[in-house]
Amino acid sequence: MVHLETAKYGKDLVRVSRVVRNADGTHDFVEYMIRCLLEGDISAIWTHSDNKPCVPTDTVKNTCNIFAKTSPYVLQPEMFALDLGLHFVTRYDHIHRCSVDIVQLKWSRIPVDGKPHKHSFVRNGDDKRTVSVTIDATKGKNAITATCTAGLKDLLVLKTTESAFEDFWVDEYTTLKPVNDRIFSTSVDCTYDVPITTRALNEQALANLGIDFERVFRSVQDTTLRVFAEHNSASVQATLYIMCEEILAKNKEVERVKYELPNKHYIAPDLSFFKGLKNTEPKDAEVFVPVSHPSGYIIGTVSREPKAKL
Ligand SMILES: O=c1[nH]c(=O)c2[nH]c(=O)[nH]c2[nH]1
Repeated sequence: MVHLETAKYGKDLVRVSRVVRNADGTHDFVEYMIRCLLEGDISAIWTHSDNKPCVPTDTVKNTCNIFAKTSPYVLQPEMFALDLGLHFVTRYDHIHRCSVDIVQLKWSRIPVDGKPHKHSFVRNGDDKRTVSVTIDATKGKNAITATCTAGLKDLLVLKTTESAFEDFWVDEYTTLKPVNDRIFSTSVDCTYDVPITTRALNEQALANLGIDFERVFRSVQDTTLRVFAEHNSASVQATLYIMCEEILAKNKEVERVKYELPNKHYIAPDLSFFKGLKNTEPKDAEVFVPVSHPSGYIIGTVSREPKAKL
């Protein structure tokens, strides 16, 4: 005997953008890539060739476009994802869980004479804002809960000093020399959990959520960049931990922070074969070869202490 362990489907890479025309003549613009997956009483689609419970993935895509037109939250990716997910578990009796992942591409207003333009935008970075929500109605349509993990990814940063790596484990396999000054470059991938405490999510509860996702996102972005720039780094691991500590200290809405940080190595080549040029000691190193692979890969998740039970 066999059984179907996982049954989940939907649309991936739904690309949608939205213009909002404001009364003051300014426009807002967002561009999203959406993955929207459904679960529920749908196993017969797999096991019995029965498509009756199958809301087509084409319908899922249409719904993403319709919500981009109609959702009051369209400019706010966390709320938009929650709104879209809530729709699927309430519109269809047999759909009990929906997960929505959004990647927001970066469009910023073009500064003209120092002022942000009303309706012109520039892709000023490969970094993306990310959102993953699940809406869970498995305990009933009057007991809908949600989880929300937000984040940023592909934020490429580099600093040319105030990074060291010394005093590490040395044995017969070691060739690395300790350095008190090196280039530190990484592509930041950060996710953070924002608990949604309501146990009966519906449109009204969503409207009353009162979580300032924008402020939290800006704080995570600013903290990441500021700690990277200002922390005198003993290792990628130590810098990662300080970023998490600061985010948790500044944002009571956040319960857990995770970073995945590749250590993108820049190696100072030996140039002494040419007229004795010095380039290998940290104090002389000015020319570096960026190494595409391998990279270090450092992961850390930091959460708050569990509340003491009274
Ligand atoms: O910041 C670092 N952490 C490491 O664990 C490590 N390992 C290594 O070779 N270089 C580095 N740098």
